[in-house]
Amino acid sequence: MTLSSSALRVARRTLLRLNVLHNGRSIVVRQRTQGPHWTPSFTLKVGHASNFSTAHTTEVAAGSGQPIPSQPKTTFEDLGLHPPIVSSLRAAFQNVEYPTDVQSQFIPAVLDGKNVFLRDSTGSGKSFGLVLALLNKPRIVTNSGGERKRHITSLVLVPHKDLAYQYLYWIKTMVNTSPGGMEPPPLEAIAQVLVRDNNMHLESGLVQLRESIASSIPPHILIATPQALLDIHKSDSGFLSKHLSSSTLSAVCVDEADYLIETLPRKDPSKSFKKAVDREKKRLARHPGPTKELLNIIYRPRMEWNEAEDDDAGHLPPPCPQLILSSATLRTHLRNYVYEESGWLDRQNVVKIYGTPGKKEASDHLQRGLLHSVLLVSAHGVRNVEGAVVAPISDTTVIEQRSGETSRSSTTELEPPRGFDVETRLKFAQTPSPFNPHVLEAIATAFAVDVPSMALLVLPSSASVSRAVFELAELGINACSLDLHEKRRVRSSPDNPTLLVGTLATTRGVDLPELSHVFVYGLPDAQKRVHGRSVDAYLHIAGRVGRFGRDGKVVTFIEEDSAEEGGKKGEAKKMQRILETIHVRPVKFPVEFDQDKFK
Ligand SMILES: Nc1ncnc2c1ncn2[C@@H]1O[C@H](COP(=O)(O)OP(=O)(O)OP(=O)(O)O)[C@@H](O)[C@H]1O
Repeated sequence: MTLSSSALRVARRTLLRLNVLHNGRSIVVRQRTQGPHWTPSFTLKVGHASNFSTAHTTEVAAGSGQPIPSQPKTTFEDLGLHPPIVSSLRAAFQNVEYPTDVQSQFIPAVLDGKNVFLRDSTGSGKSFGLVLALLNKPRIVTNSGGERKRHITSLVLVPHKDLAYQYLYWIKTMVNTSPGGMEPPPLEAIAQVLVRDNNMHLESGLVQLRESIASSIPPHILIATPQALLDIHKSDSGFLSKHLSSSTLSAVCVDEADYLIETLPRKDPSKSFKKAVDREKKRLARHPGPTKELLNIIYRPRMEWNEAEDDDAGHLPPPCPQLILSSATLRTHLRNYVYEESGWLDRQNVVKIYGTPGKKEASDHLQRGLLHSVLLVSAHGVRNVEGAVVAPISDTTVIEQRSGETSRSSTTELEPPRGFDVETRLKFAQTPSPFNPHVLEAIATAFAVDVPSMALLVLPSSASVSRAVFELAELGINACSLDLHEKRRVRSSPDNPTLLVGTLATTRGVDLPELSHVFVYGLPDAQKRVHGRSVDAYLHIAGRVGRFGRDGKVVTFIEEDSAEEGGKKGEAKKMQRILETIHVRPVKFPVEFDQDKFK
C-alpha cells in the first residue's frame, strides 16, 4: 500500500506551516512551534491508497492542524481478510460496512497467530469478528509427518448450544451468499456444531462429524460446548489427539471465557471469608471444569515445555494452537491464571486487547441507550425500587419505533412456540410451581404493557424454562424457549409479541437484534454478597439489549423484602448495589399496580 502522490502533493502545497511525513501507511502532520522544532499535530492512518482521496487531504489543509480531519476508515481488507471473505460478508450482512474499533485491533492479531486476551463491551462485535478471522485462516495444514491434509483447524468453545448455533448461522449466511453466482461450498466442510440437543443427545452432530472425518472433509471450524466435547473424548479415548491435536489445530477460541474457566480472586480474603475461599480452592482443584480439562489435554505439550522451561531455558516451544480468550468481562484473576499458572501459553506471543478498560466505561456503554429498572413484587402489588427516577419520555418512544421497524423487516431463528401435551399439563398441574406467581404476573403485565415486539426473560440458571413458558402461556403470554436452532424461523410481529425465555446459563453472548426488553427474574447471581461475579452477570444480561447503538430496557423483578411474605431478605438492596457499582441510576418502569385488581 502506498500513499497516493496526488494526495501528498495537495497536502504539501497547501500546508505552509505544517510538515507532512509519510511512511506509506500513515501521514504524520507536524506543526512548527517556537524555534526549529516540530511537534506532532495529528496522524492519519492510511488504508488503501485508492481510498485516501484528495477530499481527505483538503480537509487536513483547511484545518491547519486545528480540527481533527475526517480519517479514511479502516476496511476489513486492511486488516488482512481475504477479498472473497469480505465480499461474502458484504453480500450477507449489508449493515456490516467497516470493522468496529476492537475488531480493527484483534483481527490482525488473530491472523498473526498471537495468543489474545480480548475484552470489550457487550455487542461490540467480538464474536462476529472472531468468525471472520477464523474463516480467513488456512484450511489445509501439513501435519508432523509432512502430509498436507484437511484438518479441523479452529476450535471454538462456547458455553451453550444457542451461542454455537449463532456462530453457525453467521457462517452459513456468509457461505450461502457467495458473490458472483458461484456454487457455495457445503457448510459441513466449513463449520460444524457439536452440542447436546434438548434431550441431551449428541448423536446427530457426532454422526455428521464422524462422516466428514471419514471422508477426509472435516470441518474447518468446530464449534462445541466443552462438556459435549469432553464427553466424546472420554467415550472415544483419543478423539482429541486424533482430530484436535496440537500439531494440526491452529486456533482455540474460548468465547465467554470467564464463564467457562472458573478462577478465584487472588486477593487475601478477610478472616471471615478465608474458610469459604479455601473450600472453593479445594473444590476447584478437584473439579476444574470441562474447559480447563480440555485445554489441559490440547496444550499438554506446551504445559510440559513451560514447566521444563523454568529449569532449563533454550528449547523452542512446541507447536501449539494460538489461544484466544474473549468476554465482555475478563477479570484480572482469570487473566493472571491463564498467563501465569495454566501453562497453556507461549508468553512471548501474547496480545491483550481491552476495548473497555473498566467498569465505568462498561456502564457508560450501557447507559447510552439503556434504561434500567427494578420492580419490587409482593402479594400486594408492584412498585419501583426506592430512588428510581422518571424516565425521559422520548426514550420510550424511540424504543417503540425502532422495535416496530425491525420486527417488520427481520426474523430471528427460533423454535416455534409449542403447545403442551396433556401429559406435561398434568405433570405441571400436579406439582407446585417453583416460581413466585406474583412475579410471573408482574412480568406478564410488564410485557403486555410495554413490549412492542420481542423481549427476553432471563431466569436463574437452575430454573425450568419449560415450566416458566407453560405458566406464562397460562397467563396469556406468547412465550417460548430461547432456542436458536439453525433451521427454524419464527417471525415476531407487533400483533403477537414474543417473550423468549432462557436462563443465565443459556443467554450469555446471544445476539437478537429484535429485542427491546430484557426481564430478569430475581437477582442475576444468587450469592450472599454482591461481588464481581454478580456485577458481571448483570452486565452480560443487560448487554442483550442496547447492542450496536440500539435502545433497550432492562427490568429486574425482585420479590418484596418482607420475611412474612416469603420474600428474600435484602435482595432489593443487593440489586441497588449492583446498579451503583456500574454507575447506573434506576428509572421508573411504567407498571406499578395493585395486584388485587388483577385477580
Ligand atoms: N463491524 C460491524 N458493523 C456492524 N455490525 C456489526 C459489526 N460487527 C458485528 N456486528 C453486529 O453486532 C452484533 C453484536 O456482535 P457480537 O455478538 O459479535 O458482539 P459481542 O461483542 O460478541 O457481544 P457479547 O459480549 O454480548 O457476546 C451482531 O448483530 C453483529 O452482526
